[in-house]
Amino acid sequence: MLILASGSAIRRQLLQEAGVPITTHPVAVDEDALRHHAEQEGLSLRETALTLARAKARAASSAFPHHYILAADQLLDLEGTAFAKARTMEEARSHLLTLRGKTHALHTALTLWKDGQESWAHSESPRLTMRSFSPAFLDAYLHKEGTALLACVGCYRIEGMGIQLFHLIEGGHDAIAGLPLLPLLHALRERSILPS
Ligand SMILES: Nc1nc2c(ncn2[C@@H]2O[C@H](COP(=O)(O)OP(=O)(O)OP(=O)(O)O)[C@@H](O)[C@H]2O)c(=O)[nH]1
Repeated sequence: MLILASGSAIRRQLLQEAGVPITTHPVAVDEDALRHHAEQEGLSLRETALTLARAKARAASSAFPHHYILAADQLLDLEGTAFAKARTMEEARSHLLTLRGKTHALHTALTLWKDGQESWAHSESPRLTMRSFSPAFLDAYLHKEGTALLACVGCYRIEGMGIQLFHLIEGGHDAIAGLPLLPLLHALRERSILPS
C-alpha cells in the first residue's frame, strides 16, 4: 500500500482513478519557513518544490516504516516570483489579475521515500499562458468556482472552469493539477507497488 503524504484532494483523486491503492496521511510542515530557507540557500523555485516535497516525505516516513511514501509540492513561478495559495477570495481575484495575460510555470515535484531514504524523485514545470480575460468573466468565474480555488496554487482548477483562463498550455493536466502520473506510475511498477 502506498502512503500519500498529501492533503490534496485532486492528488488523491488522480491516484484512485488511476487504480493506485493508497492510504492518505497529510503532514504539516512549515512551508513558508522552508521556502524562505531555500531562497537564502539560493535554490531555484523548481529545486525548492523538491525540497518541500522531501520535507513532507521525511515527516511521514517515521510513522510508516517499511512503506513507500509519496509526497509532492507545487510552486507557482511568475517571472521568478513565487506565489503561494490565496487565503481569501479577494486574494484569489488579485492573484488572477496579476497572472492575466502572462505566462507562469508550475514547478511540480514528487518524491518516493522508504525507511527514511529517498528512492525516487521527479519534477517538471508546465507553462501556462493566461489570456486577457474580461472583468465580467473574472466575476463569473470566481462566483462559480468559489472557495475551491483557495486549495489551488494558481487559483484555478484546470479540470474545471479554470481551463477557460488560458489560451496556451505546455504540459500535462495531471502535472498542472500537481501529480505527473506517467513517470510516477513507471516508478511504482519498478518497485513492484503496481503490477507490470
Ligand atoms: N484541483 C486542482 N488542484 C490544483 C490545480 N493546480 C494546483 N492544484 C493544487 O494546488 C496545491 C498546491 O499546493 P501544495 O503545497 O503542492 O499541496 P497542498 O495542497 O498544500 O497539499 P500537501 O501535499 O498536503 O502539501 C495542490 O493541492 C495541487 O493539487 C488544478 O488545476 N486543479
